[in-house]
Amino acid sequence: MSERSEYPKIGIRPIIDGRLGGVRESLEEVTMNMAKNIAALFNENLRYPDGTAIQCVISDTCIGGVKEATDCDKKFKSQNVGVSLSVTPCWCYGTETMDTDPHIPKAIWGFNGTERPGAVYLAATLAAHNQKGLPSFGIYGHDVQDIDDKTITDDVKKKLLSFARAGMAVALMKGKSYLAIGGVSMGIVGSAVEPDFFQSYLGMRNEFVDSTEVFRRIEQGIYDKDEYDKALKWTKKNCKEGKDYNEIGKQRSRKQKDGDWEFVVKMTLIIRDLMEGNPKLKKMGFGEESLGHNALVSGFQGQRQWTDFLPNGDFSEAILNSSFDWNGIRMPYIVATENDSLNGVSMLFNYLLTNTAQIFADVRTYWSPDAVERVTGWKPEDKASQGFIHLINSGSATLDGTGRMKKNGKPVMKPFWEISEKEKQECLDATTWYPANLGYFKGGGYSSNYLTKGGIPVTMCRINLTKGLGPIIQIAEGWTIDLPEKVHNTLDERTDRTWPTTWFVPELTGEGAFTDVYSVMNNWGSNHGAISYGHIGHDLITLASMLRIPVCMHNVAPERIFRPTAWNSFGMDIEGADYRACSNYGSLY
Ligand SMILES: C[C@H](O)[C@@H](O)[C@@H](O)C(=O)CO
Ligand SMILES: [Mn+2]
Repeated sequence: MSERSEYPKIGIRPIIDGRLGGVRESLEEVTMNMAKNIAALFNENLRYPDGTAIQCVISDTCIGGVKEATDCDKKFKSQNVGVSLSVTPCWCYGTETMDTDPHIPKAIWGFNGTERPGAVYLAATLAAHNQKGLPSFGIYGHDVQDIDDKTITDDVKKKLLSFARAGMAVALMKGKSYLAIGGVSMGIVGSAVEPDFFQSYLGMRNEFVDSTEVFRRIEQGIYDKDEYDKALKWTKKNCKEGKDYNEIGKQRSRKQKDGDWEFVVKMTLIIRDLMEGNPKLKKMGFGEESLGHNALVSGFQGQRQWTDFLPNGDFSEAILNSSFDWNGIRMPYIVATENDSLNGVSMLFNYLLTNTAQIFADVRTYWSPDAVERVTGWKPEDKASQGFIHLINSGSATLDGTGRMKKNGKPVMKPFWEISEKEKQECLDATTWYPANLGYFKGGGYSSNYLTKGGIPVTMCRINLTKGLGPIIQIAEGWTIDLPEKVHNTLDERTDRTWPTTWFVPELTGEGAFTDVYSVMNNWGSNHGAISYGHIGHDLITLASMLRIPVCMHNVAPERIFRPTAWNSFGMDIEGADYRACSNYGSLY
């Protein structure tokens, strides 16, 4: 991930009435203070993926006209500003002061104070943005404040932070790569990577590496040997091997299994190096390999060909997606299994909005209450009473997903900088590494298995591509649940008992795709979903609107939805308006 100095910043533009001789002078301090207060708010509440505080750049002067606006634009460009927020307590001149950069997310906060008409500037300049095809978010506080009131009220704060989180996600993706290692896995269309989607909608690059590169580096020792020794030792100590459920006559020998551990640890180092490079490789004489592929997210083919003769990628995918490894607690790497790039991007959206590690899962089975009772004799109750969905996939489910981290006594997933050594260890101890199912993974290897604790608020999302329409996103907020142990075992052993399971119940609205749990499953647009900690559907909707990706399914209450004001131009049915607006503006890049 970028060094702190490379991270994009949030630019703050204090806008002022340019009339000297009294008006402007009386407003200089209060206007610049608004900008400084917001910079402090962002600095205190928002973090980059590496855990450092979000950086803001404020215009050198208040902006009263086009000269100061363009001076500010030059400063922002020189400081890698990727998000722009204009603020004002007063009337100013919209088209002379507005931010006209078409590629960075923008918002305007018009202070709701009547001494000077900040709200009038807000409306006038939003009209300019709409008329000029530069959609912008509008922030207007509910209750009138006095002009010297520095308080950023809760309603304004919520919108400012949601805008900044989503805007920063857009900025962090720009120019980074999706690295595909291998090709299409088992005919999964998400792993037939579509470069135009990445380029036009996300401003990202696509890097393609044949999986033989991983094999070459293993064979030729192109990895940090000291780190490998440390990693293998750590793995043997912390990654307990489980029972071999393969047929007795087909099981791999102890020697082969030990060889598999060595192999998959090397794979992990190499996949990480392929993503972000490793200066140690340069010292070893591997200059090109030390550079990496500038990848913010990657996908490993995960099944077939490679796994038909070599140890599988599950260990690498699971450990890289977790917030810890032999080097300690650290930023997770977003790695999609089965090279499902659309699920990789879905994981990336979740990650950039929350800084928490992600669960990649098949949306595998809807269990109706009747089916559960027929199969197990148990009648689902409480949150499970309307049925539940089995989320399970080998590989890229973060070990953070075991639910062993706690906040206020409740199971959560956390940004890495909040995770304790004890929580890390409990996640590792809650995970069993079973010898891979040789029916699926003929080449051996290991699969992580755990059961996510119930009671965690989660959001599952998924990007799909529809021909003629383009990308769409679907979002389901909900909860993980616990099942009685016997019930879990019966249902889990019917399918892949050596893989990680999360039992999921979406929040229902009683309408459309959220009429009941069955409908959520029945309307899900792919075999995969990306599951994040927290109910973040509203931030995903804000992010999707910045990228002009329409939302085809969600269960977020209307009052939580925050999109550019231009969306209001497209009609009162806000979901249809979203489609019309996204189609009107087209992709961001
Ligand atoms: C059975 C296949 O090998 C599994 O991996 C399958 O459940 C998938 O994950 C397909 O997305
Ligand atoms: Mn899958």
